[in-house]
Amino acid sequence: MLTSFRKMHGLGNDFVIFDERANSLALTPVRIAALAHRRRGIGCDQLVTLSLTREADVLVRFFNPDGSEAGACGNASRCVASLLWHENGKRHSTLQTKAGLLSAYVGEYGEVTVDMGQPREQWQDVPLAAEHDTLHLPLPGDPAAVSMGNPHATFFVEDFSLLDQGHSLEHDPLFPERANIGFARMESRTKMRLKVHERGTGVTEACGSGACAAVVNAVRRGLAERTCQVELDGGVLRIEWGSNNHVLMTGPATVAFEGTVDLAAYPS
Ligand SMILES: N[C@H](CCC[C@H](N)C(=O)O)C(=O)O
Repeated sequence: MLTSFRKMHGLGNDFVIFDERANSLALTPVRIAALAHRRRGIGCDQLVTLSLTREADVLVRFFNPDGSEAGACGNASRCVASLLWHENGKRHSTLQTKAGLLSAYVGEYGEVTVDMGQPREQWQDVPLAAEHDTLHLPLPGDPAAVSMGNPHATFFVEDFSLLDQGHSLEHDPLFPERANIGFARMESRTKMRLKVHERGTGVTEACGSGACAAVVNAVRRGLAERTCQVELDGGVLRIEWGSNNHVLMTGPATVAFEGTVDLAAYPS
């Protein structure tokens, strides 16, 4: 029996989206990892499921290729909001995620703004393994840390030579839930170049929650204004940390293709 899915991406950060609103697919971490595999499966940076909920227009869950579940995924949130707009013609939608209730809006030219909620700046909320000032972590390179519903550490750098340290930094004992590792070069107070080694995934072409975290950390460090352009390998996001403490992320959402898959062909 074949199951349909959608392949979408946000600036090259790509997703396989399964719609479980009609029926549950009971996807196990093993099957998720197999489906996400670039050669043996469909291939994606994250696998996303949609479910019915009374709390919002849709319940969204995000899974990394290693099978781990993430509380937030900015690029996928934009894709889901765009998918709902194409479905029902409503530009405004609400997404229930592990990180909380997000609201999204599809603009005149199809660009999507997601309110990613408030950053969590306390060490317990990132989380860190012990009490530390999240503005200056006790790691070489002096990163800052914050959670956007998923853990992020941001290194402010002049070049990206540290990128190959991403895997070991992701697994540093300071991060009990691991962490997404961002490397940010400030081009000005309103423009940043960012590369991210994503938790459970590796280096991606873009990371939406990572862009939010990097701007929040840059503002906290006095390096940036509250509205910043973030240039990633896959393209540009607009991030605004508003006076209401909410972080707005604006960028594209692209449908790649729709397909079907025989789930029984994948280990569970
Ligand atoms: N790997 C991340 C989830 C995906 C984040 C990224 N794709 C985004 O757009 O925010 C984590 O484990 O927290």
